[in-house]
Amino acid sequence: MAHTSSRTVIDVDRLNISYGDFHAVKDLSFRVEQGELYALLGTNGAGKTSALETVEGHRKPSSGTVRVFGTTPADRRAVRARMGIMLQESGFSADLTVAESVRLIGRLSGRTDSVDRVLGTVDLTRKADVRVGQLSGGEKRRLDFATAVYGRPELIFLDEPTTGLDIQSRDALWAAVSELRGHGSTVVLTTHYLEEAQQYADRIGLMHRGTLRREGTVSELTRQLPASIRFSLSPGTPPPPIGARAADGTAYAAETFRLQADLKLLLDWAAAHDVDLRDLSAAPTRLDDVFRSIETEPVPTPAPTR
Ligand SMILES: Nc1ncnc2c1ncn2[C@@H]1O[C@H](COP(=O)(O)OP(=O)(O)OP(=O)(O)O)[C@@H](O)[C@H]1O
Repeated sequence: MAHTSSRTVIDVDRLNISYGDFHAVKDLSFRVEQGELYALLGTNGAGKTSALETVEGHRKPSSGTVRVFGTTPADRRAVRARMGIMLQESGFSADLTVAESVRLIGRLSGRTDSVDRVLGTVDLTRKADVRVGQLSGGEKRRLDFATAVYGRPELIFLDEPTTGLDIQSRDALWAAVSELRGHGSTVVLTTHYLEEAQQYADRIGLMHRGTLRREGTVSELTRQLPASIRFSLSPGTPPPPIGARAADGTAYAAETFRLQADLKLLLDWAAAHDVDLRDLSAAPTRLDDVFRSIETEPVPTPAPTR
């Protein structure tokens, strides 16, 4: 295995996971360092949940190694108290109250905390004595989060944490994540809300069909693709210095790796010729664009290694 630093919390090395004949995760390698927020993103069925279940100690690798805090996550006693897990679907008993659920899961985790404090972070204090079966979908999701962060664990897994949450609840959840990171917690996130990953993740791994296709910071990932400039011109305007005209009209589009320089060229040209650039927009590359680009590329060979 490659050398890991003392700050490495998760080290996944050439992980393979198969279900019968189906190879769901192929030679997956990544590391998460202490204090990072790492987002493992990907298309449906890419293998994120399978990989994370292995890192969480719930599933055995078919081959390859997974180390968490320098040990195997299968050793539940060594790692359980140090990690909090918010699964995609909760397994709470509908008959327990909210406070009882937090207390029970908290006790099982081996950590200590105040139930009131934890419920307060997700605005569930008023629901403390309500049975879980009577909660709304968004409230259940917030209870999932509350139990995962009980006792401020060193490592927190958030699997689609904001699905079904309204905007206030999302903001509250991300504020709570930020507070936890202030205490040094490491966070692993999966989500299909790419703008959340773009905003909160330090590094992102992008999976598609079992393999890790990209890894880096948002800017490392997005600068590999061009940004776009769009505008419209009145009929009869002379041809602009950048951009191709749509076949059917007056709209123009340009793709560029030099957004600022090309925008200046266009604006200077418009000023010099007294041209009105209608509907002008300049959009930087977004994570969505990177996502779309991996869906259309061929499967890489050989599989990525360190
Ligand atoms: N228990 C299982 N038996 C057989 N195939 C499975 C099993 N669990 C997952 N798979 C398959 O493995 C692949 C990866 O599934 P996984 O749930 O890890 O993907 P994912 O990236 O989390 O997807 P999503 O974004 O849709 O939640 C999928 O094709 C899925 O159908």
